[in-house]
Amino acid sequence: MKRKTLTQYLVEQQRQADGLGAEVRLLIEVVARACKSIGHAVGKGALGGVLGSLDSENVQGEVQKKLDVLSNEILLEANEWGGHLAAMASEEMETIHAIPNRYPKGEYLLLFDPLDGSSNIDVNVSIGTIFSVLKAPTHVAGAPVTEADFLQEGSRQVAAGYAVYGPQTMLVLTVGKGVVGFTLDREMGSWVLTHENIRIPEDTREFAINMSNMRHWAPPVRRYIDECLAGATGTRGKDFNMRWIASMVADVHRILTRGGIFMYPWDAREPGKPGKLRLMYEANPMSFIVEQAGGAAVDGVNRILDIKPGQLHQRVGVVLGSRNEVERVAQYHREAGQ
Ligand SMILES: O=P(O)(O)OC[C@H]1O[C@](O)(COP(=O)(O)O)[C@@H](O)[C@@H]1O
Ligand SMILES: [Mg+2]
Ligand SMILES: [Mg+2]
Repeated sequence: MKRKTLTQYLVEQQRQADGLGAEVRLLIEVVARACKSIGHAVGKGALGGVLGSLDSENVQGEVQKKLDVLSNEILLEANEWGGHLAAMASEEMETIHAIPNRYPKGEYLLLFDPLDGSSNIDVNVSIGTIFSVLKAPTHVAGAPVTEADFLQEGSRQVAAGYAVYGPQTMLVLTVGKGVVGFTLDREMGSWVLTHENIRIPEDTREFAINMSNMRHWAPPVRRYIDECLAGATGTRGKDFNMRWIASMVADVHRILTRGGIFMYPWDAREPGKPGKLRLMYEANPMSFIVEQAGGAAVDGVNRILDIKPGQLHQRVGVVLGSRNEVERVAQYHREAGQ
């Protein structure tokens, strides 16, 4: 059976009655090409001199790895000249990156976490790239794009996706009509559609959370995990398994593949921050993908895609995955009045 490539899939989406715009199609192809380059650099590891840290910190005060910066540069360079974007924003840049005047400009905004799971780079564990596409709301030819133009609810994303650099390199994508997955054919250099209509089972027996933070959790999170740990002898009446890769991309990819719940909730280590993960280029794209696959995503109580961002690098609590489990966690928060 001859499988479709990413290009063929996107052209088909464009040809549908309420189809994908040509600009969005082309910019997704550019992002996918950039992910191929990042995947190539990841694969070279120590041979390519890409492991290890730099002396610099990003806007969040995190030490930058060489691959964080390289991946950011690859995405910026690939997307600057294509003519589909008005501006970009990234985990690794303090403010937005407007398309330079020497290039034609488009009507879309691209946000990315160029390299997700940075702590896993040097230990050769799966890492990834996450991206989100928004329409520039006030874009008028020639008018400068501002950071405020990016501050849109996740429900307004026109596309979102991630690449996971693991045993296989994969690209998982939604343009708002379900979720599909492509595997990189490394010999041919093309993204091949291997996972059509990805669906997350509604129930699960597997949870993902960093258990070392247990003493800092809020009571509803503690209650949920305690019940999972009690297993068949507790109120849940079934045993649960646990996984924590510490790359959101890889943890979410597992959930899209076989179900599960992923949690990075608020905790008392930094009580003033709503969570560790970033809303606009981690939680929003992942929530869009998860919802499109039949799952759910909340910050504890509220749907993540309904949150009106106040800042580009805003953080958020994240609970996503199998619908019935996410609903249970939200219920425990509601019962606790949180
Ligand atoms: O080390 P921790 O606290 O468990 O955090 C793991 C989380 O941090 C992250 O790595 C943050 O992403 P970055 O590597 O892009 O900063 C998530 O991918 C992951 O879920
Ligand atoms: Mg990340
Ligand atoms: Mg990152």
